[in-house]
Amino acid sequence: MASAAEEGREAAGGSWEAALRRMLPSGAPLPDEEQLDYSIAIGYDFPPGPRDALEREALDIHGAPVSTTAVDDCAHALPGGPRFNRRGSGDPPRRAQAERARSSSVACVPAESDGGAFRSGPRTSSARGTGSFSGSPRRLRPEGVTCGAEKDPEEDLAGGTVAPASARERKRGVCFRCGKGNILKEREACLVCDARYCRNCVLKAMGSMPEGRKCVSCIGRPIDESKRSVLGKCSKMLSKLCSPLEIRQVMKAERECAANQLRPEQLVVNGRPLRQEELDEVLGCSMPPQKLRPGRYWYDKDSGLWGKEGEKPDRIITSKLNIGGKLQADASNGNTQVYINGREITKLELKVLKLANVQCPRDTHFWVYDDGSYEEEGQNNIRGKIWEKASTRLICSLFKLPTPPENPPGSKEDISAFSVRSVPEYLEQKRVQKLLLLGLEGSGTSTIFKQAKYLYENPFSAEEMQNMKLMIQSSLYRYLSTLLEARERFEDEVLEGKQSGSLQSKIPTNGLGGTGAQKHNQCAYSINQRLRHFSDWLLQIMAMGDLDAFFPAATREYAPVVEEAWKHPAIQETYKRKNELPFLPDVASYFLDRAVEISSNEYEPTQEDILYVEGITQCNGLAFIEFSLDDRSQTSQPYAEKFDCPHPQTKYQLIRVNSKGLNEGCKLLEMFEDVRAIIFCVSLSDYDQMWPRSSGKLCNKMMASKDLFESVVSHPSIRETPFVLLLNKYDAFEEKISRVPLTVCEWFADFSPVKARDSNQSLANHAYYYIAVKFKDLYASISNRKLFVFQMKARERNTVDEAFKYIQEVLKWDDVKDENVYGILDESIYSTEFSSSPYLK
Ligand SMILES: Nc1nc2c(ncn2[C@@H]2O[C@H](COP(=O)(O)OP(=O)(O)OP(=O)(O)O)[C@@H](O)[C@H]2O)c(=O)[nH]1
Ligand SMILES: [Mg+2]
Repeated sequence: MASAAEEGREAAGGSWEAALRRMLPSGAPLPDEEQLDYSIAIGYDFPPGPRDALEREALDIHGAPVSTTAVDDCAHALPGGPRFNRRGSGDPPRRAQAERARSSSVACVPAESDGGAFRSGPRTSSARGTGSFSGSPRRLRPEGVTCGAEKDPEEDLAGGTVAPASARERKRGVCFRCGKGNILKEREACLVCDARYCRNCVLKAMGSMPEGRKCVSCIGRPIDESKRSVLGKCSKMLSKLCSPLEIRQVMKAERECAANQLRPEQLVVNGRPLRQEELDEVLGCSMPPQKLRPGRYWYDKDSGLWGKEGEKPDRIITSKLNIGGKLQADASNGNTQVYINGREITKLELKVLKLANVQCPRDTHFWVYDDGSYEEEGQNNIRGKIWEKASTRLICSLFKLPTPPENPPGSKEDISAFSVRSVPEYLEQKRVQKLLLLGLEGSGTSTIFKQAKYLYENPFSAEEMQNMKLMIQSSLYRYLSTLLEARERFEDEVLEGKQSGSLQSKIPTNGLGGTGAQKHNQCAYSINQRLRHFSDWLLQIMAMGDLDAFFPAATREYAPVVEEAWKHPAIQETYKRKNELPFLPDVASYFLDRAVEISSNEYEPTQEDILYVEGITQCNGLAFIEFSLDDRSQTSQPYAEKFDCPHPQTKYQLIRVNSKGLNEGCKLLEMFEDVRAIIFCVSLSDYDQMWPRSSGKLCNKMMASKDLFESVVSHPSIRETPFVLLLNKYDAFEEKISRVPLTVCEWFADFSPVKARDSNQSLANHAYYYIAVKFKDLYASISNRKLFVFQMKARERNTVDEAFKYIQEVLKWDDVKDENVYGILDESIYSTEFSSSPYLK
């Protein structure tokens, strides 16, 4: 930000305050300096000359690294180079930045110009200055299907977002990320390393907080025990930055995620550290010790008495737990020579026993049971119940000694026992099987996710529907801007061609089509002045990455212009070349055809619209849902019968990772070591599509999918994890294969359609098996596990349901794989399909 702001200052020839003031409504206060993380507004008001120069400097045409910090931040994160390739001297950096941001629903938000999934207030002020077409600066925080569970993985992976260790030694009041200090301002501290962040930095440093308030680099690490008491207690600062829903989710995660729980070795009971299963037992019992902290404890399993080592009893917990070592006589450091279950009791206990009229001379050894009944050792004669009388209970409470609950959980009187009490959440989590859903952009992961939501979870809430509506409405503008940008480029190509072809006639052109030579500067891609203005304005907005700030406020207003532009012959001509536009999805026309309807306030997305729109949320990072497959639809019945489905309680957590979260050598996968299966999605119909690599160079999209597949498969964190490949978009593939030969993709150069005719297979089917085997071979060259392949059409809900049932079976067989039933699964699933394939190995 600093560099951009400085450039802005220079270019504008004035101070940032002056520049900012011009953009804010009169009388509006300037945001405080800490919040000046926003370079955009300053940049936008540049006079044309200097800005162009600046932009030219900042970005090369092919997406080479740019000098502007904000753009840099984003550049490493996205597979595509700048998508608005302006002619000649270079791209405007902001436009490139916006283009990166918009690829697949704005997953990339430059770290320095925005807060990723969480955006804060001052940004709206930047939107106010955006020129004549500006709509209301309504800033809508993208909230998604699993609000708070989603995150922008870019920032997590950026590495630079977390301060180095040395920075953490800075004094109190100093933000560990930006280094700005203000003792009076609230800071949010990492529960692990205590790094403190100001309100501008906290969300950048902590991402979407899957384990609560921890720096991204501290995720997975145990918390600082001194902070255990604040677990799940939200700070004022956070409550101002996040929505209530997000807060609830973050705090829940903070309290309940496995990493924040006590570790067994932190609890020493009767002189021995616990084992994991013992900790599970103690936490999962009907009366666990509340607010358990790390430490040394004693436990009397006969009476259920529990206390800190060397101290009087503290509470009564469930008896007969098999935890820790043997109760020692000196466990509570008593010196009374009166013993309960082998432990020498403390003076206080003795006093209470006496007040309760229990005869206990020296050297008495009692057996006390969990209901309070007691007898002397060896006498086999119950002499009474210690805590029976109300007076005894009162005395105990006066002396802060525990008494058993009158209706202990599990007793007949306690009707709520067990039925209501849930197993601690983190134990529950162990029963949740995580499924990681990945794939290259556009492969269909969002569609699968949304289908799963329809199938197994609750359909979208009103809030989520509203978000979908916004996504669809702003998509209109993204699609149109892609077309307008391409139109400009195509027009230039044609006019430049004309110009070089008629150099002798010396026709003057300026490439912008606005001079006296206008009539010579017309071609099939030319538009009128009015649309040109609109186009410039829209592309500018896109370049600023401010789409969300303008829409949907502006949606209704400009719907007719969008429609006019879309129907314009120049745009239609451009659309004919959609194969050359890697970022124009197939669904563009589906939505643009209905621009006016979609832009209206009354518009309500249909289920089809929701499935067709790209992405899940506007931020479109990480998202998850939980479901179990017991409430199966009819389609899954055959599977259930065939494979005897596992216990209906098995829960699945489907985690969808945006492909951009997988950059930098798939680092994000390290966070998912405990996933039960990797579900990798490939779009079959991508074989003729182009895709920009991180270098900006275009390549075949299937090759890009292959590369991503290879890097995921080779990742050490998931070496032992079952891998399911979903070959998606079979419908589009079927339609395309007769028009476009599979061999256009270099990986499939040896595909022979002749074999399809020989084997009486449809060409599509034949090609499908060929591709499946290609992936299987590739997988086999990296891993010694088996690749499970499933063909699907994610837009058809039943195929998604079947895919999940298939995955369920894969997991089930994986559990018993040593019994060598893999082969059975393989046969049962593949046999009908693969046996007829000439490529079956
Ligand atoms: N024809 C066809 N289109 C599909 C199918 N599955 C998904 N699509 C469409 O493909 C487009 C991209 O799908 P998404 O689900 O958004 O893809 P993604 O993997 O989430 O990609 P990003 O969100 O861009 O990373 C959407 O318009 C979907 O409607 C399919 O089986 N057939
Ligand atoms: Mg998508």
